[in-house]
Order: sequence, then structure tokens, then C-alpha cells
Amino acid sequence: MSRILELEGVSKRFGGLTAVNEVSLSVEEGQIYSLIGPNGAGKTTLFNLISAVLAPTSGRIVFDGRDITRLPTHALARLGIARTFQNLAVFKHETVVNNLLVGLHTHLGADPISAAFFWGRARREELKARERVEEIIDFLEIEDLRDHVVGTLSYGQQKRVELGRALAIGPRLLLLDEMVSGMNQEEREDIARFILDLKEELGMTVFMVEHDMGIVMDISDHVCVVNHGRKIADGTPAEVAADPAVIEAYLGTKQAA
Ligand SMILES: Nc1ncnc2c1ncn2[C@@H]1O[C@H](COP(=O)(O)OP(=O)(O)OP(=O)(O)O)[C@@H](O)[C@H]1O
Repeated sequence: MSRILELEGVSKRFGGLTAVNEVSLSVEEGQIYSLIGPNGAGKTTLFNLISAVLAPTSGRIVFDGRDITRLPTHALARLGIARTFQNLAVFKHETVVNNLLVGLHTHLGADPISAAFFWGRARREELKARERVEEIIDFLEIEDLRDHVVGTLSYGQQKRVELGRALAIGPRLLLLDEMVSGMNQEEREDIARFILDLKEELGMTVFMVEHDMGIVMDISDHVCVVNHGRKIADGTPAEVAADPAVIEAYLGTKQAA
């Protein structure tokens, strides 16, 4: 297995507060890698650094051997990195199919002017896009929802559409931000199964920030634990669960592990 994502001494300061402090980690291709830690530990900040929403104060982020530390978010999509958001990032007045097509067009970058001049190519791309959308609909088992307006769907179904939009770009690395928060148990189990399928059927690498310890322990290959901005442990789910520093971090802040 090769390393697909590496962080080298990454820090982020907000004024006097160091939200992420000299964090180094590496994610192997094809892994499900989870980032956990108590509230305020720096998980979201770290996630935003990896997905280029924030720029690090210092340190380096490398994707597939390439330094991506200062790249803008849209450049990441072209390299094959997709993300979901903690708050739903879907077009609520559009249908499921249209939401997925928008996700894909953002990636293709087909603008109307070039589409007018190269209509043959644009049309081929459009057909390819629709084929890809059909594959995603099939994969996420949302055939019966395809023409529904997204705002009318349940929260869990909307999250599934959001996942579909991230998948539309055919990412090699998928960044999931608290994917199952706000979902009921059945919806959580469905999402956990999809994440496993992404890895097992498509060989995708998944990096996720997750509060649901059941899912983290069940499906992760590797878990990294942060507290007060620093990495305090990383290893298999069983290794981190038995690590005294991790137990202390959770118990010490009265969090349920
Ligand atoms: N834009 C910002 N400006 C100033 N401080 C910030 C900013 N974003 C985060 N912080 C601070 O950085 C620290 C880490 O926050 P972060 O949201 O990354 O933690 P977290 O582990 O994701 O927490 P939670 O589990 O509650 O979502 C916190 O002390 C937070 O208040």
C-alpha cells in the first residue's frame, strides 16, 4: 500500500490560540481513516486544512506525492479529493438527479461558451456525466428518489444525496465531515455500509471526522486521536481504545467514548 495523504508538522493558529499543533499523520491508499477527539480538540480545523478551506500557519500537506498545502479548494477536486460538509450542502429546490449533475459539472468545468463552440465534445461529456450519475444513483440505492426535489426528502436521504455529489467527481480520496450526525440508527448503518463498499468495491480512500464511536470502531482501519490540537495516539481501533492517553482525554473532559 502507498501513502496517499501525508501531513507533516501541520499547525493552525487563530490569534493566540493554537487549534492544531504540529500534527503529522499518514493515510494509506484504500484505508478508512478516522479522526476523533473530544469537543474543541481541533478535528474540524484539521479537516478544513486538508480540504483547503483553511491554510495552515505552518507545516506541509502532501497528496499522492504532491504538495497541496497552498492549493485552492477547487484545485483539490481536480486532483481527486472530494468532501462533504457538516451542514448539508445540497440544492434543496433541485431534484436528486440535478444535484448530482451539478456536482459533476463543477468537476468537469464545462462553461457555456466552450460548450457552444465544441458542442460535440460537450454533448459527449454530458452523456458521460449522465452515465456516471446513474452509477451513483444505483450505488447509493436512491433510484426511487431520483426525480424528487431534495428539500422534500428526509435528512438521512439528503445526506445520501450529498454523499452522491461528492462521489460525482470520482474521487480517490473522500473526506467525510461527521457524516452520520443527526441520523437515526438505520440511516447510520446504511451510511456505514456505503463507506465500506466505497473502500471494498471501488478501492477509495476515506478520511473521516466522526463522533459516532460505534461506526469509528466498526469500520475504520486506522484511527487518529487529537486533543487540545495535538495528536495523542494513532493505530488500529483496538489499539487506540486501549491507549491510556485516549481514555484520559475522553474521561478527563467528561465525554462519552
Ligand atoms: N475560526 C476560528 N477562530 C478562532 N478560533 C477557532 C476558529 N475555529 C476553531 N477555533 C477554535 O479552535 C479550537 C478547535 O476547534 P475545532 O472546531 O477544530 O474542534 P473540534 O475538535 O472540531 O470540535 P467539535 O468536536 O466540537 O466540533 C477550539 O478552541 C475552537 O474554539
